[in-house]
Amino acid sequence: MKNILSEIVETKKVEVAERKKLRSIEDLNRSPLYRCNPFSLREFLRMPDRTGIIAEFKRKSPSKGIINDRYSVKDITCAYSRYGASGLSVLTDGPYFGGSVEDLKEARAINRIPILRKDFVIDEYQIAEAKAIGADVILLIAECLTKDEVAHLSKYAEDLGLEVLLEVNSLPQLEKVAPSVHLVGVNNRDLTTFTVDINRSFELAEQIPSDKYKVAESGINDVASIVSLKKAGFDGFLIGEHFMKQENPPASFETFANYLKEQLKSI
Ligand SMILES: O=C(O)c1ccccc1NCC(=O)[C@H](O)[C@H](O)COP(=O)(O)O
Repeated sequence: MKNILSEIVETKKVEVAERKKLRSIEDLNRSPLYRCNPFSLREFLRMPDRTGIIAEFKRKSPSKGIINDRYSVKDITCAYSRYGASGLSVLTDGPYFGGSVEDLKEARAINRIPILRKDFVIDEYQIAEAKAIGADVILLIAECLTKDEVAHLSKYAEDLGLEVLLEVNSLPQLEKVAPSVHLVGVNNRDLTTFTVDINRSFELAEQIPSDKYKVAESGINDVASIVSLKKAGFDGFLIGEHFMKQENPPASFETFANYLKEQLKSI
């Protein structure tokens, strides 16, 4: 692991240690949202009136810098929900993505579709925190966890009623898929060079265990790609930058989603 990911993980270790000092797991367990029944991303991905898009609220990124710092969580996520996103992805990492747990709490308060806590999960604490702030799904990144860690953290999340999306970007990483992983995401972005190649999804599609939902992640920017990915067996499409970088992300998402729904009717 010699890339931006290793730097992010080192920063994350410090951050998690600090957060643990501020609020104990026992206190997180007492949060009102902790007792709510999570929405199932798997169910929403297969709803015929939705698009399969997991639409991401992404202010900035290591590869692009500032993408959009003009729009509020509310304006963007409400439009994503209203026009047919199957789920929302909200970045809660501050230093590298400009997100926060407050962003996710704000999205939770006003949306009734599944929300993925998009962060770099390395510790049970972050999973308890995800539940306490109203997330329904957590992300585990195969590149920064061992097989045993994936098995342990995914089981911990499943026991809390959360779904688990495991992100891979190569064939060997698929060996880390555990029973408590519900969805497998293929990241099309190479985190060393930041180049994006959607073919990575097509190459790995067939190798993903058939009982897991398949999600294509990163670099998706047109309806034709989604139709092709759907035909290749993908259920979900994680899209951040394409909508966030537009002058008017809500309007851009509405147009894109309406056209996609038309195209999906003929598959
Ligand atoms: O986006 C980055 O630059 C990045 C850098 C380092 C680690 C992760 C990174 N992205 C996280 C993601 O997985 C994407 O935000 C997500 O797949 C959406 O991708 P996109 O549609 O290309 O914004």
